[in-house]
Order: sequence, then C-alpha cells, then structure tokens
Amino acid sequence: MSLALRDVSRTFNGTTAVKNVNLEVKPGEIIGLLGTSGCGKSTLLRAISGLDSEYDGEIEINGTVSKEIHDTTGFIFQEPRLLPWLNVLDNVTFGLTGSRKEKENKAIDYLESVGLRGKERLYPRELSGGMAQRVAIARALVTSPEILLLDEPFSALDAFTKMQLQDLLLEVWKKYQSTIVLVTHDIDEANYLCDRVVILRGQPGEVDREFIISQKRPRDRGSEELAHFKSEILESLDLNK
Ligand SMILES: Nc1ncnc2c1ncn2[C@@H]1O[C@H](COP(=O)(O)OP(=O)(O)OP(=O)(O)O)[C@@H](O)[C@H]1O
Repeated sequence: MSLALRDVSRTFNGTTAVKNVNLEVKPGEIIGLLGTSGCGKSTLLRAISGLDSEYDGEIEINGTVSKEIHDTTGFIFQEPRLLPWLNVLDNVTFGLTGSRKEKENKAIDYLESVGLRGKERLYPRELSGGMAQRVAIARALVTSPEILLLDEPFSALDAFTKMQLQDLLLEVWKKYQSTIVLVTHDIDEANYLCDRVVILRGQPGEVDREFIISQKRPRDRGSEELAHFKSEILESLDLNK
C-alpha cells in the first residue's frame, strides 16, 4: 500500500512539533525515520496511524486522503503493551473477528512465524522482554496490516534479541509485503532494515535529507557500504565529530 504525506505540520499548544513534512512511500517499501530526540518522529507516526487527526496537511493512503484510523494499519511500540490478564493466544486474538476456532488458528499461525509456537498459554508476566515483543509483533501482524508502523520497536531489548527480531521483521515483511515506517534512534538498525532513511532535523522537525540504501538483502551488518552510510548519516546529524 502506498503512503504520501503532503505538507504535514502539527502544533501543540502554540508550539510546532513538525513542519511541512512531505514523504512518498511506495508499496512494500521500508522507510526509516531518524532524527534526534524531540524532532517529531512519533508525532508523524501517530498522524499516519490516524491516532492523531489534529495535524495540518494531507495524508494519503493508497490514493485516499483521510484522517480516520486506518484498519489496514498495524502499530508496534517500544514496549509490548500486552493485556496482563490475557494469555499469549488471547492477546493475539483480541480484537479479531470470526469464530473462536478461526481466530485461534490464525493467531497460532502468526505465533509460529514469530517463533512462539507452544507458548500460547503463558501469561505476559511469564515472558522475557524479547518474547513479549514477539507477541506484540504477532498481534500487529494478525490483522494483515498493509502498513506497519513501528515506533522504536526494539530499543528496549538487548543487542542479540534486537538483531534476532530485526531479522524476524524482515522475514515477515518478505512474507506479507507490508509497507513499513520505522522510527528509530539506531542508525545501524535503520541501515540494516530500510530501503530509505529519512533524516528529520530541528524543532520543529523538518525533512533534512534522505539516504537510499540500495544494498541487497540479506545485508552484512559489518559491511563497508553500511559503515559509509552510517558515517554520512552521523555527519548530517552533526554527530560525526
Ligand atoms: N501530546 C503532546 N502535547 C504537547 N506536546 C507534544 C505532544 N506530543 C509531542 N509533543 C511535542 O512535540 C515534539 C516532538 O515530539 P515527538 O515525541 O514526536 O518527538 P520524537 O522525535 O519522537 O522524540 P523521541 O525521539 O525523544 O521519542 C516535542 O517537543 C514534544 O514535546
């Protein structure tokens, strides 16, 4: 599904958080939004999701301009936000429609793709941080979202779990071909996952530059090419001292 932002601005109580953001995302593309704290990355993501409609400008999803919440959109946050009183299976089926059996079968398929088959009856308190985040990924994917919005989804995880879940995200992306917008602070993560990295800068945040990461997947995290992009991105953020 395609996505377009046209002159999107958002002001909170007289203070502009993002200004005139223009962005075109092609179906199946993975876009990274990168920028220093407070430049409006989460604000943009909330506007795209329809959770916030108080912005100026237009957001077009697959040719339709709307400020409604899009049921074709899935959201994954930094923390899993599971319902503690429901087990893993019920957290994933929550909000689905259909017979109990249909919902459960669907959820089990997605739990399988995130490596959690057999953990259906566990409760959130019994899961590690990485497992809980996998449940959140399954819960976002089970609705077959055509656009997946991720707000620092792996930043609370240890380095190894983070790399595993980045690879998992690429696997599910390959399988379901969702369009993905990823907000991250992690330049390595953006370079490893994204087709394009958009740099936001300033307060209010504006699009400063974008980098096209054309390297084929699977990518080598330690490659010179990605190191080169990292150095350019650091430079564009004035962090390469
Ligand atoms: N609901 C709100 N009410 C008032 N101000 C807000 C609100 N949401 C965001 N802001 C302001 O908008 C600006 C951008 O915030 P936002 O959370 O989008 O930044 P961010 O780039 O995602 O930051 P971080 O990287 O630290 O998560 C900040 O100055 C913030 O204080």
